[in-house]
This record gives sequence, C-alpha cells and structure tokens, in this order.
Amino acid sequence: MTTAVDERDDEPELEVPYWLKSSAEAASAGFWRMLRRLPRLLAQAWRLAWESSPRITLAVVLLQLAGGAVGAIGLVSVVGVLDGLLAEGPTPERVRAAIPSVLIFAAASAVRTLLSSAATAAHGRLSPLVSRAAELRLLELTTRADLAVFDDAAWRDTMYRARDRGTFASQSLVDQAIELGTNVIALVAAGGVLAVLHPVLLPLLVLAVVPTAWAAVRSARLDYRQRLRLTSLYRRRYMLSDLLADRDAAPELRAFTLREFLLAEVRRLLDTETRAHIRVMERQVWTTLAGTALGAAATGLTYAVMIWLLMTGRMELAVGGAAAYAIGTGIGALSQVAFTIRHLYEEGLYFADYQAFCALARQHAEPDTAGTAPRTFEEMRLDRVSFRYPGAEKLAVDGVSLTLRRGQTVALVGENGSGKSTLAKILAGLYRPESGTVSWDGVVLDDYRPDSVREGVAVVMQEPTHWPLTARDNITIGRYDRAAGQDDVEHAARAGDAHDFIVELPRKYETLLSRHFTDGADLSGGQWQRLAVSRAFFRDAALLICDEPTANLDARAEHDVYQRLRELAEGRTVVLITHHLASVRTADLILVFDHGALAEQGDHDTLMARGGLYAELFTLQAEAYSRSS
Ligand SMILES: Nc1ncnc2c1ncn2[C@@H]1O[C@H](COP(=O)(O)OP(=O)(O)OP(=O)(O)O)[C@@H](O)[C@H]1O
Repeated sequence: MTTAVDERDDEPELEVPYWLKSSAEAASAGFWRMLRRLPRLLAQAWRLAWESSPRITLAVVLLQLAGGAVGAIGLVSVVGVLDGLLAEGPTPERVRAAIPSVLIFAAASAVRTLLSSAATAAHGRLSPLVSRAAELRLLELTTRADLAVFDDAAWRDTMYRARDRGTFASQSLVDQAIELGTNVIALVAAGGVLAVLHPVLLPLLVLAVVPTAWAAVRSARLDYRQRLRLTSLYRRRYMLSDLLADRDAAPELRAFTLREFLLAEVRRLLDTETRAHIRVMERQVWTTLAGTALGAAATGLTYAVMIWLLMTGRMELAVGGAAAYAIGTGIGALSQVAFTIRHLYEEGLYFADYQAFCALARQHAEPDTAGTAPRTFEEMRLDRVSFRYPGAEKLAVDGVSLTLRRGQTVALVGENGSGKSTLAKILAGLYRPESGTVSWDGVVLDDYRPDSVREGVAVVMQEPTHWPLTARDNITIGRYDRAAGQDDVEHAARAGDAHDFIVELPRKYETLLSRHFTDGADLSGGQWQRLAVSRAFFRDAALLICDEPTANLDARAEHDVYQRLRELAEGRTVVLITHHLASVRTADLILVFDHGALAEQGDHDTLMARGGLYAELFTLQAEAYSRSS
C-alpha cells in the first residue's frame, strides 16, 4: 500500500480544461480588480437575500446600522471617561466626573450586544431561506433543460461545480455580505471617531490593514484556482469511489478481480490532489506571513505617529487614550473586513459558477411555446429528420422521413448503434431534431409545448430507472396526477406482467423498492422491466414507445408482453425496438435502420421478398435458432 505521496512536478491532470478558461481568468483577477468586483458581489448578495425574504433582509440591515451607531456612541464616551480621569484634582472627584461617561459606555455596550444578537437571529433565519431558494432554482432549471445537453461533458462539469459548491456559495455570499456590513459599520464608527480625534490617524489605520487584505484575497484566489483545476479530477475520483462502494458494481468488481486496478487509479488521483493541496497550502502560508508582517509594521507606524503627536503636544492625553482604544477597535474591525472580503471574493467566484450554470441552463431550456398539443393524433410524420449528439461528428439519425398511423404496431430494427433508440427519443419528443420536422396531423411539434407533447406519449426505456418508491407508486407515477384505485393499478400491473411478483413482495403493492432503506426490497432486471411496462400501460397514452422492453424477460413473459402490446395498439400507435426479429413479424410496419439512415420499410413479407438488410438479419437469426433446436 502506498502511504507517502510521491513528489512530482509534471501534473498534466491539473491543466485547466478548455471549457473552464473563463472561470480561470476570473480567478486570476488582481487585488484591485477584485475590489472593483466588490460592489457587484454585494449587489448580487442583496438581490439573493431580498428575493428570499425582503422583510428579514431589511431587519438585518436596520439592526446592523443601529448597532454601528450605538458602537460609535460607546467609543466617543471613552473620551469623556478619560477626560474625567485625567483631569486635575483629587481622585474621588475625578472618578465622579467620569461616572456619566462610564454609564453611557456600559449602556452602549449592552444595547450593542442586544442589537447584535437580534441581527444574528435575523441572519440565522435568512441563511436557510437563501439556500432553499438557490437549491430550488438550480433544480428547476436543471429539469427544464433540453435532454440532449446532458450528453455534453462541458454541461456536466459546470453542473457538477454549481451543485458541489455553487448552491452553498449563494448562502455564503449573503452570509459574508452581512458579516462585511457589520464590520464595515463598526469600522466607519471607529474611523469616524478617529477622524474627529485627529485626522492623520485615519489614513494610517487604512494603511495598517491593506497588506492583510491583500494576503487574504491572494489566498482565496490560490484556493479557488486549485479547485478549478481539480474539477475534472474530483469528478473522476468520486465516480470511481462510488463504484468501489456501489452494490450493483460489487459483483463485477469481484468477478473481474478489478479491486487492485481501481484502487491504484483512485490512489493515483488522490496523490495528485494531495500534492496540489500541499503546494497551495505552502503558498498560502507564505502569503499570509508576508501580509501579517507588513500589517504589523504599518500598525507600529500608526502608534509611533500617535506617540509623536502626544510628545509634541499636538494631541491631548485623554484624546490619545481614546484614540488608542479606537485604533484597537478599528484594526480589529479592519482585519475582519479584510477577512470577510476574502471570503466574499472566494464565494463570489463559486457563485459565478452557479450563475454560469443557471445561464447555461436557461440557454438550453426547452422552448416555452404556448401551444398545447392534443392528446392523440391520426398521423405522425417525420420529414428529413437529422440529429447529432453534442460534440459528436457523425449524425446519429440521418435524414429520416416516415409516417406512423394510429392503430399501427411499428417495429424499429437494425444493428447496434444504427440509431433506433435515438429515433425513438425523437418520436417521444425527448430530443429535438437538428434539422427536419416532426408533425402530428400536419402541425409541427415545435409549435407545441414539449411537455404537452409528452403527455400523449408513454415510454419504456432500455434501462428503466429504479425509482426508490413503492411498487404501487412505481406504476402510478406513469400518470401521477390521476386518481388511481387499486383496480386500476392492478390492471396495469397485470398488463405488464408484474402483478404476480408484486403480490409476493413482503408488503405487496406498498413495498418500498430500494435496498438502501430498511425493509426495502429489490427486483431483478426483468422485474424492473415489467414494472416499467406496467407504468407505461398505466399512462394510457396515444403513442407507446418500447425500447427493447423484453430484453430481460424470459420467453413466456416476452410472449405475453408482446401479445398485450398488440392488443393495446387498438386506437393507439405502438413503436417497438427489438433485436428479436421473430417478435416483429406481425408488426404493421417494420423500419430498418442502418448507420442512422432509414434503409428499408414495409411489412415482414415485403421486406423478406426484397432480400435486403432485414432479410439478411432475419435469416441469420432464424438459422441460429434452427441450429440450436
Ligand atoms: N449519449 C450519446 N452521446 C453520444 N453519442 C451517442 C449517445 N447515445 C448514442 N450515441 C451514438 O449514436 C449512434 C446511435 O445510437 P443509438 O443508441 O440510437 O443506437 P441503437 O440502434 O439504439 O443501438 P442498440 O441496438 O445498441 O441499442 C451510435 O453511433 C452511438 O454511438
């Protein structure tokens, strides 16, 4: 086992990927450019907070302002205290003279503490509301995005970063902005008091904190840049780590004795990460050290100037005492300001990721067409439809024209990768063609709201999702807004050949289908498929698309499902994708695909007589069967 991390300089894995270059540029912004970004960040934080709760946002701001004003009163009262104590005369009299100012100081401290607690409570309410709003917005936009964009690696990376840190950054941005507000108000109060006490002290105070602020911002930038460079690497490692612990992958991992191979890969990725972390940490330590040293020198200069002012009689002793107190408060507040600016800037970078993803998601959102598609059609037509996956060179569907009619059973056949599943998704309204049109009874689908088109379609996917819901819900989500009695659910379950195994589950229809929860049950691949078929039956749609619905079914179940699908075609259109050509002999129309193009179409007899690709594939299968029987 490797315990030490090898030191290596060449890290090609840490190259910033091309799609993250703009974020990398943002992260390289200099100190002043960052300060110029500050107003925009504050405006964004304000908008986030205001959209989450105007009332609480206002409360936070007012409580902060009130706290700052009371703090200034407390600082000014120090002059009164010292004035009284340092005056001529016997000690009891001097103490007595200082008492009113002491009382003001004590009252101001108490009120300030109360106001600050109230501000903290309001802030505590605001934070989860901001986080909730950000999370919801992210999910709303993600689920509205065009399906095809999910095949784009750049999209997945942006989405990963937005989900990983971006949502949290929204809340943090508001938190840090509030923190900054509190500290700036305290600083303004201290600075105002100092300016009144002696004008030269104010610029010196600012000077004292500039190096600390510079170091804080530089550290934040180093940190962010590193995360940016590690994005792809993190994703790879998380995916591998998940697979190593995944129940479904566990048998294959052992069967192929993959453990050492995968562990070595995770170890290598972790080593790269660790090296990058250590390098950044070292640079941060040096940066902070330099900033603190320069800050300390500037603070020393401030006190030196004050001593000079006192010694040359340019400042009263009482004023000097109060100034020393105000400088202490001011430096504390200024350091906090620098610290929060760093965090604000850092969170701002992550928030920019969140915003970039939201913008991308809006750009790829499905069209918001007003037209609602009818629930059914007599004729569906595809006219020279082509489709290409994001980033792919070749067309997955190439200039396909065809017509489907109500009541028909249509089979899509062809070799692996010939474009059947892609075309099925186009028929289902899941992918929009790159060129060409899909129409229902002469109306192009682009004129309808995509969701309303899908209302008329039911799909059984090649790999149906294992929804962690009860058996009953796994069927009724086929049309979740329809009130369903037990009879309806059982009817669909019987149609999909799922009823018999469901009633054998520990809680029958109410059994939770997920092993991840106590008392949950899991199903075999074929049983999940039957459930998916039942769900599609329950949906009761004009167009039923089944992508290899029987791939995991035994011979009897397959025969039954096809029989029921044919019955279902009455008054509907059923599209089947299958490699089992014996099952499609009775289809009304067989569409044969080759390299994305529609090579042949017709019924079984026509296609056999033609002696083309279909005849070749069918004969091959038939021969294989007769040889094995
Ligand atoms: N998500 C994707 N991203 C990029 N290319 C894809 C994607 N899915 C499929 N393809 C490509 O598109 C082409 C058509 O694939 P499709 O899945 O439609 O074929 P198919 O006929 O259904 O294959 P099979 O019989 O194996 O299910 C293939 O070249 C495939 O590599």
